[in-house]
Amino acid sequence: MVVASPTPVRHERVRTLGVPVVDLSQKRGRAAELIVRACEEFGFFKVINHGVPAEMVATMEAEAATFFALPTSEKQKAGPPSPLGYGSKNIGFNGDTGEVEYLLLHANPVAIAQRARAVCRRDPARFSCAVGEYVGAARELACTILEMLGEGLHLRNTGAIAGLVRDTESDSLLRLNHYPSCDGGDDKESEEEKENRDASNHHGCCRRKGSGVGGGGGRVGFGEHTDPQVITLLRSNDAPGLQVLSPPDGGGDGCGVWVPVPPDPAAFFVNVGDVLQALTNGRFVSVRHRAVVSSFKPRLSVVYFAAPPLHARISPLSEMVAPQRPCLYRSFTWGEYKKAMYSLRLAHNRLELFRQHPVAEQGDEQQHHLMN
Ligand SMILES: C=C1C[C@]23C[C@@]1(O)CC[C@H]2[C@@]12CC[C@H](O)[C@@](C)(C(=O)O1)[C@H]2[C@@H]3C(=O)O
Ligand SMILES: O=C(O)CCC(=O)C(=O)O
Ligand SMILES: [Fe+2]
Repeated sequence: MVVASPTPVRHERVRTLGVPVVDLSQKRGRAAELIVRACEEFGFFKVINHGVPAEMVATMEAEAATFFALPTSEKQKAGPPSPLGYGSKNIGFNGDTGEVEYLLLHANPVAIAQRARAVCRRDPARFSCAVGEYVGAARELACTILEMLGEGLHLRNTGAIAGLVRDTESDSLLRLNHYPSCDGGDDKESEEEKENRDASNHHGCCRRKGSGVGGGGGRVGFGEHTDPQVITLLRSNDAPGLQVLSPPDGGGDGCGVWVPVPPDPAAFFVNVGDVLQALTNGRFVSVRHRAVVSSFKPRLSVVYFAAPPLHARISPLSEMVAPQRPCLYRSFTWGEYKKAMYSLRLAHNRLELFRQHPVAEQGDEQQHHLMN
């Protein structure tokens, strides 16, 4: 495993944490081991030599850039987000905000073709084609990684997790995010915006080291959260902004440190999602992450969320449960989980609601956030 050094968070003690890098062109068994280790230790890694053609990626990014360059009135024709569609600054239905505009699409080809008519009125077929091809390649890459995970975990059915995502009824999504640059112009922050920013920053744990958003006067683009699905494949242009919360020293209940992830347009960043944490009975961690707007360059990210079908039942895999590792989560369908997630703020640790025996302190803290 290659370990890339992240840019240090200024004014703080910096941990010697690097983003694990997995080269998919190496021997499959070795890559599978590295993926398992990265999912256990960080819930996050980057893949290189992934096989997704650069041209396909460039075409997808060009479509995203063309869309975000449209006049606001045109973009709004693809919204409001319900939750799918175009949105700006408001994230979800529970008051989260950020310096981001986005387009959220269902990954199913029929849904893409329908939405394309509102997104790209000049040439919907071109948009559908670019998104359809990209989604197909992202799904294949997600399934390859999940199959390797199945092998690395020595599951009886090594394809069990990948099967959830490969299913034609899978509820996977594609999200295009555009974070305008933070150019110190006349875009003054209102008191209300400041309050929302502070609320997003302080969610979760105690006031963490680095809970200001990176020491560079950055603003929240997309507040801290975990991704609810199985895994996420994120690709961006070369503007920084993504940060992951590293596990506290020695694990345990301490607070982690926000680690900036240097952008790498040629790579895919992979996150463990809540569903994968549940399937592995907590062996893999659904990583908390966020995006900050701190650069002079607009950030454009294209994010594929690999999800199960709505009716799929999720419970810890039998191989992940043992007398010394009792079952942590009760069984739920993806549809039930989604319903709960849409009723909660972005930063909420929603998987806790599905714990067999909720931890009292964490439950109290969540309650506190719900009330604020
Ligand atoms: C505030 C919210 C936005 C979100 C749904 C939620 O209620 C909580 C989870 C959020 C999230 C985070 C990862 C993805 O960007 C997303 C599409 C998802 O599946 O869960 C968003 C949801 C959203 O923006 O609709
Ligand atoms: O744009 C990014 O870097 C992060 C986006 C993200 O976390 C999300 O869309 O869920
Ligand atoms: Fe995310």
